Amino acid sequence: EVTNMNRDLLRKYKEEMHLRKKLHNELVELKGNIRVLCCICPIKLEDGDGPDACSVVSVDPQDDSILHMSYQGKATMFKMDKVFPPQASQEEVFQEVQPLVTSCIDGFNVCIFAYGQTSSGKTYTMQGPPENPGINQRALHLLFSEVVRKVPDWDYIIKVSMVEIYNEALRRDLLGKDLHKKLEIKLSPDRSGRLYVPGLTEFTVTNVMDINRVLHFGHTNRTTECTNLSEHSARSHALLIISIHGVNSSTGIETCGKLNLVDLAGSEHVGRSGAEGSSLQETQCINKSLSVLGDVIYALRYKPGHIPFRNSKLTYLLQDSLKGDSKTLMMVQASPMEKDVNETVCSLTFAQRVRSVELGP
Ligand SMILES: Nc1ncnc2c1ncn2[C@@H]1O[C@H](COP(=O)(O)OP(=O)(O)OP(=O)(O)O)[C@@H](O)[C@H]1O
Repeated sequence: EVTNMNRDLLRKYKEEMHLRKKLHNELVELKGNIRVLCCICPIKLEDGDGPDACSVVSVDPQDDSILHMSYQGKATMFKMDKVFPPQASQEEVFQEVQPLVTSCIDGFNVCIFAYGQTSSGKTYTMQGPPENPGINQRALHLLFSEVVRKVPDWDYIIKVSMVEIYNEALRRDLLGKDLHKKLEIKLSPDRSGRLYVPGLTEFTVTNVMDINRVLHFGHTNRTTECTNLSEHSARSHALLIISIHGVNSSTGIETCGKLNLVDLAGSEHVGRSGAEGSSLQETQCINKSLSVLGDVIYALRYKPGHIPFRNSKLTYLLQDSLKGDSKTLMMVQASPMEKDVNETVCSLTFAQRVRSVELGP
């Protein structure tokens, strides 16, 4: 009698979970599974006049999804999902991102990209200074506290990897003992069709202290061997990959979600071949991977028959987190400076192209 009742409850529970995911997908479809946010970075002291310098971009005072800009003497506007002014706090930015982060606990795959030219604040937004951390640390803390709240009904394992992509190759295993071990993307032997990177170090986070330790370790490794960190970070993509595996202790139901946090290479290399100080190969690789990212996001909506995931290492590695009911968020970084105006227009145009995808044909 009891087992029959249990079986019945389990069936009902499974149906409920299924319905929940289905409704969620419909909601995501309605809202669009691609969101584009824009952060305007503050004017830096070293850029001249300091805080009094004139900013060429601003948020519309009535509508915080509109960015105004003066470009070649003309007033231009761009529409995003939300635009943050330079004085927005890391906390405010994170609030917009939070629902996507927690959806990974329910088994969704999510990608958050920071896009923009060098020095536009990508690393600030993703990693942030230790005293004022960005999305990476806040996301891990949030995931951890949510997961702890679900004990004892659910049992979760959170694993973290950090890796760089440089010149179309997976380069440094930032949590590994050997930074330079050769890494490749392989098809999983379990026939699931999933991709994985054999040998990439995965660190299991079991408490809050682990989070800070693992991020600190990865960030320190990122800066080692770089004679000039900003040059290095301008040329490589940095990925923080968080996987969350959950098991319901009474039903045995499993969920598997992934959160990919990506600090992209500086976009100023796009369309400027032979940029000073960078080799042609580097420039071409950055060019290619950023444009392929745009193409993939576009194709996911308009040409679902053929998605060019394989055209770059970045999209190939992330394909499971870009397709299907995955969710993507693009954080576009905009410089307020007159001297950067051409690059800023390029970044915002890229963002707008990506965003228009959500509206559908
Ligand atoms: N919102 C912000 N508030 C305060 N400082 C900021 C903000 N955004 C960026 N900065 C500062 O601007 C500088 C450049 O930012 P950051 O290094 O994040 O740029 P980046 O786009 O990651 O550049 P790169 O491509 O070279 O890595 C840093 O000193 C950073 O602290």
